[in-house]
Amino acid sequence: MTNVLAMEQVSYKRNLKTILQGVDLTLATGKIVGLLGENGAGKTTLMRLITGSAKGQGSIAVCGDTAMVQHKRHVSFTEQLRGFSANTKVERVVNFYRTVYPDFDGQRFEELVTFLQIDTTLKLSALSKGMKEKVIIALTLARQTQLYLLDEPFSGIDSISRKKIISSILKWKPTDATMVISDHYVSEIAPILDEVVIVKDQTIYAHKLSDEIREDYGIGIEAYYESLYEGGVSHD
Ligand SMILES: Nc1ncnc2c1ncn2[C@@H]1O[C@H](COP(=O)(O)OP(=O)(O)OP(=O)(O)O)[C@@H](O)[C@H]1O
Repeated sequence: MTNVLAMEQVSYKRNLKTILQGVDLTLATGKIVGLLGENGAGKTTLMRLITGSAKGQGSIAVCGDTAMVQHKRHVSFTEQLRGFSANTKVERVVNFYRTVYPDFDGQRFEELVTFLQIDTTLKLSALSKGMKEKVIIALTLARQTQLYLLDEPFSGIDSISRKKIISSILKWKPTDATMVISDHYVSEIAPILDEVVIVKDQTIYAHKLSDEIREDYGIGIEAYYESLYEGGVSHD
């Protein structure tokens, strides 16, 4: 199978307000994709639609599977741990992941714990914002899936750790898997991106290969992204 994701004419409304409409998005296997857009553009909503947490109109196939109930099985998403009480220790959250997700790789998680310097004996309430994000990244990447959705994974993480994680993300991504990363630090993630998807005007406004942007426009991804808001570069 070459496509890990196929969305056709997907739309989503909330309280009669259109959040996304006419979304067509196909992602091939083995890619790192940057999901960019302003605050409130709909990036998180798009990810929630893919995992099946949000229910919209249209068709979404993940690994060829259109049954929404199966999507969480194929997709590893940076869940925000809201379902756990503040008193829960990280190690208990890990046990929960082990139980719920048969694809959770305990050894890989231990490697990530060492890499990210996580103390799993701490309670969630004792974690700083950045440490909590690191736990979420470790839990998400410890699963062995075809599609990873990282929703602003680096918010709250210091710049040194951020650079360290970004530069080694390929090491954690299974070769055939595709990883979608939404982030506002465009310049930092740009070097690892194969493709860029831009959410604007309630839809997928542009979907380009990184090389295409560099070759066709002669500018970097960040400059291209900013130009869409300044009207400097026309898109297809
Ligand atoms: N629980 C909710 N109730 C009502 N509207 C919501 C809710 N969650 C999101 N929205 C609306 O959906 C739209 C898209 O929000 P979403 O969180 O997907 O954007 P985003 O691109 O991820 O933004 P950010 O970069 O700020 O995280 C926004 O207009 C937002 O106000």
